[in-house]
Amino acid sequence: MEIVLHEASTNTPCVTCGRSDDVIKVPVNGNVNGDVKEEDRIFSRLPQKDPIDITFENITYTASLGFRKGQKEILHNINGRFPPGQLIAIMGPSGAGKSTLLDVLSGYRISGIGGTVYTNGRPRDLNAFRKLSCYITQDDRLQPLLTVWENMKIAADLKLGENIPIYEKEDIIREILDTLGLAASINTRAGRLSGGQKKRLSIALELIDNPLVMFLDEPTTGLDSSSCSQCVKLLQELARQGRTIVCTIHQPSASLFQLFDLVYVLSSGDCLYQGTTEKMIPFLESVQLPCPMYHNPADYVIELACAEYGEDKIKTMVEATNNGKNLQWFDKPEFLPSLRKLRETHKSIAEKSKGGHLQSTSQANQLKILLRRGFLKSKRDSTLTYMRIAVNILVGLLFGVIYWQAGEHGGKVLDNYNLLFSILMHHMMSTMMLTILTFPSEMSILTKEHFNRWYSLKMYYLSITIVDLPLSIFCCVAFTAITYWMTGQPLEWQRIGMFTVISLLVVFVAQSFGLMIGAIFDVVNGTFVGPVLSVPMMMFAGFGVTLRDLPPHLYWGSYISYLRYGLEGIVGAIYGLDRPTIYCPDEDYCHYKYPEKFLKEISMKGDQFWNDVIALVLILFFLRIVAFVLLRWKLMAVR
Ligand SMILES: Nc1ncnc2c1ncn2[C@@H]1O[C@H](COP(=O)(O)OP(=O)(O)OP(=O)(O)O)[C@@H](O)[C@H]1O
Repeated sequence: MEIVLHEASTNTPCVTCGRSDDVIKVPVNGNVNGDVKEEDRIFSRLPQKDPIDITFENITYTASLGFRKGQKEILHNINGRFPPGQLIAIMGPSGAGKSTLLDVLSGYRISGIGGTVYTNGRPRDLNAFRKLSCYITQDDRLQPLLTVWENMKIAADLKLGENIPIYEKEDIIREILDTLGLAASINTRAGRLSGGQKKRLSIALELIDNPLVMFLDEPTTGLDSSSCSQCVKLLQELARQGRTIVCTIHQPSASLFQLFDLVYVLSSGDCLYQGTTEKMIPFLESVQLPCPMYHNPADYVIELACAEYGEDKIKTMVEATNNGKNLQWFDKPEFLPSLRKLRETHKSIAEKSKGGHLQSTSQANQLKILLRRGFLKSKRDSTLTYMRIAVNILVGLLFGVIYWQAGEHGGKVLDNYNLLFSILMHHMMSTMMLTILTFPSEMSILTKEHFNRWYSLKMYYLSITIVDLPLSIFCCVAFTAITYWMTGQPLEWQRIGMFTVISLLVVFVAQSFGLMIGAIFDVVNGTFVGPVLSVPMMMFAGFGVTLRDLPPHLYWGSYISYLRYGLEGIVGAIYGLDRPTIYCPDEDYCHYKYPEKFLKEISMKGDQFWNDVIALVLILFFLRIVAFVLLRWKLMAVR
């Protein structure tokens, strides 16, 4: 795809390429001071025009290798300067520490860090900085079932707040999509976009609130050379508007390399070079390591960083750059303002990003938007929705056929008891496993969106709880209606109500249990841990071993098993409430004709319904709170 320059309708020079749906129109009329012309609409919406200069001194990052395994220092006292209006590439071989440095500078990593990061000459105020910056991860964490427009609309509603009218938000979205060449893909689901389009959508989503600093982890990975240069050209032009744009990059081609303004080369956590792309060759010559003729300087510096020409060369370069302190290879280094000068000339970023909350919109509005997105996703994920309904109906019918009219037959009381336990198993496994299998896939999107301040974790958690309610209730009620009627349980409203309430509570508790496991484990570990932890719950439910026969020192287990309360509750609903003698057709001896006798034998009482409800509700709240705390911990632990 050829990249050409042409005039946009606003007489703004634009960089575009051939294919109509892949056109990137980039206004290039801003300047490095962040002064933006009014006709340049997206960028004229910048809430603050004061650009951000990032300086870092003596940065170390030490990762813990695990219990009693010691620690590993990954970044070693590195220094650097990322001025505004520049497109900066952090380069280096694999494992050099590029992503780690990006994580440290963006504030994504907060533990194990030494040294100081300055923004406009002042030590970085992390919360204020997060409000002015964004982080675009290497993998495109988009909502695959939502279209480009829907993804953008949700992001705009969350990031621009309630005060901006809808038409204005839509204008902003259209303008960004147009600028990024995504206008023709507005109705395409994000999951069906090409790699380059996904990358552009990731950038578009974060551009909505016009961040002054953008961190991108390997934005060109997985793109063909044409998409790579389109993407980098776009970033270059965004930088020209006064933003500070920092990205990690593996090994750029010579043409891609020259699109960057500044390069920061890392090798095993040390800085080998910092300066403009043009001055890298003179720098290499100054340290007696001239770049061979016709060699891509980017390739050569990576070869040097990989110690292909000897370890001593790395040492020489680290010394020459003073581990990033040396700024002589910048363009006009004598004009680079000192930290003190920056402090004097710029407002503190904490002052600029006013307001106490990290998010731009109220919690109630966040919830409303997240619910809208959640219901839309459920509607789009029709396979899963129909499968859940179908499974509940089919299993209900299967139970109905196997235990046909067992509930009203005095000779089949034990069979009916087996049925009641099987119903609980169905509720537990179908909801718990579904949550364990689906929730971890949301984690990566949650991590990105939460870090980029789209919403608070509380509102996200509340929304996923509410979104699943209607379908869970429908499936449970449909299943209950089928099995209850087909298996001949007593058709009394009170018993039906009790049975349904206990079934629903078991479904909700199992879902919370799944959420708790899904919050800390990945799919593989979760699918192992979930069922394994459920086995003791079954043992303590009083089904295989009656509660009376449980060893006294293990009796506590029955108090924490939600299945015990579930079983007691539904057994009480069917055989409690002084149920009269059960009809025994064509049998001489009918052992469980008297429901009370049966209840006594399984050492359960038929009048514990409310106690069981209270116990299940308490367990439900407990598990929901634990799942939330674990989720919060997980989000912080990765940082
Ligand atoms: N939490 C951690 N625990 C242990 N080692 C870590 C941790 N995080 C990073 N490392 C190590 O630090 C080094 C730098 O990792 P980083 O991901 O920053 O490299 P990179 O330059 O981005 O590599 P790549 O280009 O392959 O992504 C690697 O050797 C990695 O194994």
